[in-house]
Amino acid sequence: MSEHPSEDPHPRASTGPLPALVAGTAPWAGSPSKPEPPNTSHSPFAELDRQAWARLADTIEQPLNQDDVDRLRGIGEHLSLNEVEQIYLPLSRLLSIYVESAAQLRSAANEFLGEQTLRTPFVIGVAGSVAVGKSTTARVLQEMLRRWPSTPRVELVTTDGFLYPNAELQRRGLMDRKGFPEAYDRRALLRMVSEVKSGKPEVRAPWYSHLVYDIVPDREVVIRQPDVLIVEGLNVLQPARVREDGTTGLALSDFFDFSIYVDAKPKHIEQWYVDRFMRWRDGAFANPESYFHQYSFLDDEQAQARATDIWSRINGPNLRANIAPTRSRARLVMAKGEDHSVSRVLLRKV
Ligand SMILES: Nc1ncnc2c1ncn2[C@@H]1O[C@H](COP(=O)(O)OP(=O)(O)OP(=O)(O)O)[C@@H](O)[C@H]1O
Ligand SMILES: CC(C)(CO)[C@@H](O)C(=O)NCCC(=O)O
Repeated sequence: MSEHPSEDPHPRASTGPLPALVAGTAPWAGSPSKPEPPNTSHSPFAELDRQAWARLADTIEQPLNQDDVDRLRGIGEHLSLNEVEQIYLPLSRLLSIYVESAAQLRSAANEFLGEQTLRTPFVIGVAGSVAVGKSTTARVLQEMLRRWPSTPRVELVTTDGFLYPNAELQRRGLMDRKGFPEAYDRRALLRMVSEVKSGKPEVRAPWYSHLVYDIVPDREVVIRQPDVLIVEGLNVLQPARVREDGTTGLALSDFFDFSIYVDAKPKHIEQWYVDRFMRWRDGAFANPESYFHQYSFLDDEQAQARATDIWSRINGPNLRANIAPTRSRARLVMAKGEDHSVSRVLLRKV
């Protein structure tokens, strides 16, 4: 079975062109008659609190119709539509500005060089811990970006598909290291993103099932020259590996045009992991095909203990050692509070 994400089943709402956000008139920039003092902070990030960020939504026409709203509800029953409007709508507009400016840059460079290089996909990396909400963020962004005139075709791939199959992880003694950098076929992942970014007409990626807890051999994702590719995964901002001779190769992020780190306090993320595990125990684990079918028989206390144990042996240490250290490599950081609502957005100045 193969997925055909390039066939867009969700036509865009006909909202017409949307107003651009003009630098200097953004809601956080202060009124023209009383300019804000220049920000003299030497942090590489400009920080916007939720209020300032959410006010940006007022400058953008609401592009969602009822069908869109229903589809977004399907992405996450816990996702609030207020969050979609106040946080993800401005984010999608900011991203569409980056896409448009990349196209302008390419055409100016083409003119200068007398070349006619073709447009290649704009690649966005979405990083963060297990259970922080990367897939939810990536799927909402996919739905929103599809509505901008410059990016009707948006495809999504997760790095889960590049985990080695369980048989190989067992052979390497890595079954308890799922999600750690060494559990992935990093070369294949790099090749996939490099091929998409280079404009290859059709690129295939393997598919991982959370239910079966393994790569599914007869299923794949097919990527056909989208306008935007979103690459979501724990490890997408990891720096390049240093080879034995001391040289470094390419990192996945070398192919990114933009990157987002979804951030939250580790104790909150752990709670979300446990909550999700409890929901899966009551739902997906009941399926006999589920790798964790035996967990569907655990009582509340046992299930809590099991989830906490997995977190403290695998996902927590991976967050500390490999994922959190990549946060400052992101172009934009979304910091979430205990209820998943975004409390701050940090955007790289340089
Ligand atoms: N914005 C949000 N509002 C409310 N709940 C959310 C939001 N984002 C994620 N969640 C919930 O948090 C949990 C983790 O989210 P999600 O599956 O998107 O995380 P993830 O980072 O992709 O995890 P993994 O790496 O394990 O695939 C889910 O139960 C999801 O419903
Ligand atoms: C597949 C990953 C690595 C990332 O989505 C994660 O969901 C996972 O399975 N971590 C290993 C420990 C666990 O079962 O949660």
